[in-house]
Amino acid sequence: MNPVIVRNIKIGEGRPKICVPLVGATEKEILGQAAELSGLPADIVEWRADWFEEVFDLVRVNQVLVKLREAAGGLPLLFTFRTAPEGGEKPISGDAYTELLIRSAQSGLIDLVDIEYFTVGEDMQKCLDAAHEAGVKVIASSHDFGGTPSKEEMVARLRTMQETGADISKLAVMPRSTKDVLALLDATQEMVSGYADRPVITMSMGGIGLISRLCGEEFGSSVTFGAAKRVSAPGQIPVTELESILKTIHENMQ
Ligand SMILES: O=C1C[C@@](O)(C(=O)O)C[C@@H](O)[C@@H]1O
Repeated sequence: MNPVIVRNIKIGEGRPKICVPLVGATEKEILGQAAELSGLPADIVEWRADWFEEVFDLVRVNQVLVKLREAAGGLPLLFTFRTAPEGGEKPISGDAYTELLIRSAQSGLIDLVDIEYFTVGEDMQKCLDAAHEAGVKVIASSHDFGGTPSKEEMVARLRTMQETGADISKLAVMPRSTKDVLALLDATQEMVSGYADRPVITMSMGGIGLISRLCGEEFGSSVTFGAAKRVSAPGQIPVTELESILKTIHENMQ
């Protein structure tokens, strides 16, 4: 397993890294949330740009990115547009999605970009190449808000995303029962012990899946998302509580 290192944060080694999403609709809200980060135990900042009401104006996106880069200080900045079919705030055309991701990667302002594997389709290689040429790491992602696929399907998705050449593969699924949560943890464990040569991120969402956001160090998920004030997905808990639990697990696993 080769960790991915961004701005001194080693993803894939030690305790899972905490990623805090910014989910404002306006520049003011986004920057307000970013300003609160300094007191929080965040390792990575995610800008969920699909919440931004001006996200289809690429000039405005760049202007916000300039300010966010400054507000994030030394923390790695992850750019994400979560599309509506995968649980995000807005639908977007395929071409606009590809252009937004490539332009953001080429801005020189971000460290990581989230690329939805099933949304980007044939443009995956183009996006990957553009990101890598710009020195940006890629998280290939897949989200199932409707349910939890079989363990075999989840492992297959994670393997396919890794095989595209993405630096990290991420899978978020919605459980209907505790068995679904076990299936996600089992898939994660199998992927990490059998196939992964780079970091994997998984989560089972909602209250039933909360446990999966805490036990990544044991089962193999390298990043967990925690809320500053507002959650970006069901099941996230406040980031300070998250850090305390991760720390307890980390210290007692040794
Ligand atoms: O993909 C993810 C994971 C997530 O959906 C979660 O369940 O924590 C939260 C999103 O902000 C992020 O982009």
